[in-house]
Order: sequence, then structure tokens, then C-alpha cells
Amino acid sequence: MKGYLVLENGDQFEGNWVGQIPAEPLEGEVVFFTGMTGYQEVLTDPSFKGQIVVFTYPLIGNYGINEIDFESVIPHVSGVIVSECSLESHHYEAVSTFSAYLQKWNIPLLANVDTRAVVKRIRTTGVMGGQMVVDPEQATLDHYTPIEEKMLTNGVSTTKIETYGTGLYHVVLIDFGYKKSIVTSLSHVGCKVTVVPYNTSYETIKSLKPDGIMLSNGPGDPMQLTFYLPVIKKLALKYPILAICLGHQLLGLAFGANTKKLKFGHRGANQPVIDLVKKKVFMTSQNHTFIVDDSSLTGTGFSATYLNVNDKSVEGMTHESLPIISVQFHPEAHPGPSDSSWLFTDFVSLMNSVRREKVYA
Ligand SMILES: NC(=O)CC[C@H](N)C(=O)O
Repeated sequence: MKGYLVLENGDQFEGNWVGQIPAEPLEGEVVFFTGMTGYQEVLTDPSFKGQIVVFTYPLIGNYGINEIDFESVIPHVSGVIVSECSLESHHYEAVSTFSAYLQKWNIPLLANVDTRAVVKRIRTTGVMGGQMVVDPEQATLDHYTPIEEKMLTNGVSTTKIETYGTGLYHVVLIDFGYKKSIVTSLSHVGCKVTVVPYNTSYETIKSLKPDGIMLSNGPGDPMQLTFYLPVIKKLALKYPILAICLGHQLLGLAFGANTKKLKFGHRGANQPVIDLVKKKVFMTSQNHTFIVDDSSLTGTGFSATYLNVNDKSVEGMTHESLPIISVQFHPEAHPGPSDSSWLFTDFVSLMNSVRREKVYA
């Protein structure tokens, strides 16, 4: 049966429903992901909440869904648009097909769409709202609420405090919608991780006696979380910090910088980043539309030490005196290259040096 993606500007793209047919128009911010693989991680990364994801790779679903690559226990994307959808899984670890998984969670999937045309449109016009509909006449985009006005964090953050693993260093991870791989990466470098809700007080975090704080990734506009910026700043003045993606944007805001929206964002597994200190380029996994505005860093104590090679946008920053690692890209990868996984070891070194200072002071 035919279905349509209707963009905010009225453009329509035809496809065929696979599985679930939405009874009501299904709304979301339409973004595109350029990785050749990694669709399972994308579906379950909480940062995609509120978004309709267009996969640019022409064949999606061929290795199915496995038990290993989930980034959270449930999927978070609002809807999925693909060119060709493989209805079979050709991988020995597959436990479900791509389409059956989406159907199980009532997530609409539109296939046989000219995804190249959708992407070209978004690249020209910028990220837009859109609806997946049975009939284009049904589209009601005049009521579309932009993602900047949506509070998405409370729908993805944990409500209880939970500790994972054991280790020499105790990291408190503030959950704005964290990916499971971040906890895995921290455990690999010897950390015990306690995940806390996104609105946990400074006193509660302090009482957990952390060696360091991890500010996680997450969906939406960081400006929705301004109530929490004073806590972030207070933590950053006391503890070593590792901040990833949304966490990095929040850290910038907490120190007085601004964030802004890119035209269509970076979502994929091959985004080149240059480390301006080491003068090295590495490939990174990315998923974001917002960035810290370089021109607003003056006077914050931070400088942009990583840039995206394609558009020179800020991909990470270093503080002049505080032990902080703050990156816009995803060193935990999943999907994508783990070229920057050393950042987790660097974080452990920061925690170690702060501890030594305390012991020997
Ligand atoms: N992966 C993330 O943390 C995404 C951050 C933010 N939601 C953005 O789009 O920029």
C-alpha cells in the first residue's frame, strides 16, 4: 500500500508501507543518516527521539536485528524511511528482521522512497518537520511543533539511580538519553558507572563520591535543559568531566557559550575531525544538529580544539585550567569507527591525576 512523506514545505515523496500503517499522521523532524551499516544502533539511540530518519544507504535491513547492538532497551526513532528494505536477515546472529522489529514497536516504515531526492531537498532547504501519511491530503503540518520547542529528555532519561560493573574509578553518568555503548566503553577502561536521572541534584551526585562525571548524549535542543546548567557548572568546577554530544553542548552553555543549529546536521559514521593540538585527523561517528558556537567561546575559559573538517564547526573543546574532555562526536562509536576511543583512556588519566593531587596535596 502506498504511503507518503510530506515535508513542512509541502514537498511529497511516495513509498510503500512495510508492516505498520499509521492511523494518524506520524510527525517528526526529518533527518538523514549516511552510515552504510548501523541501523540497529540508530533505531535505539535515544538521541533520535522525535525524528523521522531517512537512511541514505540504498539497502537497509539485510543483516537483521541482533541481541548485541541495541543502544537502549527500546527504539526511539519516530519513523523510518528507506530506499530498499530487505525483508530477510542474512546474518547468523539475527533474531528478528528489520521490518518485524519496527512493526513490533509500532514504528512506521516507508520503503521504496527516492531517499536521494529527500536528502537533496533537506540539504538545500535545511532540516524540516515532516509527516508520514497514508494520503498527502491528511498532512497537518501547520500545527508542527519544532524540535526546539519539545522537551524530550524526560521521555528518555532513567528515573532511578543504578550502578553498573566494578572498577578502580567511579563515574557518575548524568543520563540525558545515554547510549549503552558509553557505559561499555567506560567499563572497558576500568570504571564503575552509576547512571543518574537528568535532574539529579549536586548534593546527591556528590554523595555518590564520584571520581569523575560523564554528561551524556541525548535528544533535542540543549536550551530545553537550561534549568540544569548551574548544577553542571558546579560539578565541572569540582570533578573531571567527560561530555559527549548533548553533554558537550550543555557544558558550553553552562560556561556562558551559545549553541546554534546546523542547516542539516551530521549523522553518519565517516565524519572527519581534526585535533588542532595534535594536528591529527580521525574519522568519527556523529549524530547531531546543534553545535557550540565558536564565536561565543571567548571569555568562557574554553577553546575549540577539535573541528569538523567538512564545515569547520566545533567538534570539541578544552578548558584552559579544568580537567575536562568535551566532544561533539561519539568516541564510543556504535555505529562507526572507534578511532577516538582513546578519549576514554584520557578521561581515566584525568581522574587519576586529580586523585593523585588530592592524595599528595
Ligand atoms: N547525539 C546527541 O547527543 C544529539 C545532541 C542534540 N540532540 C543534537 O541534535 O545536536
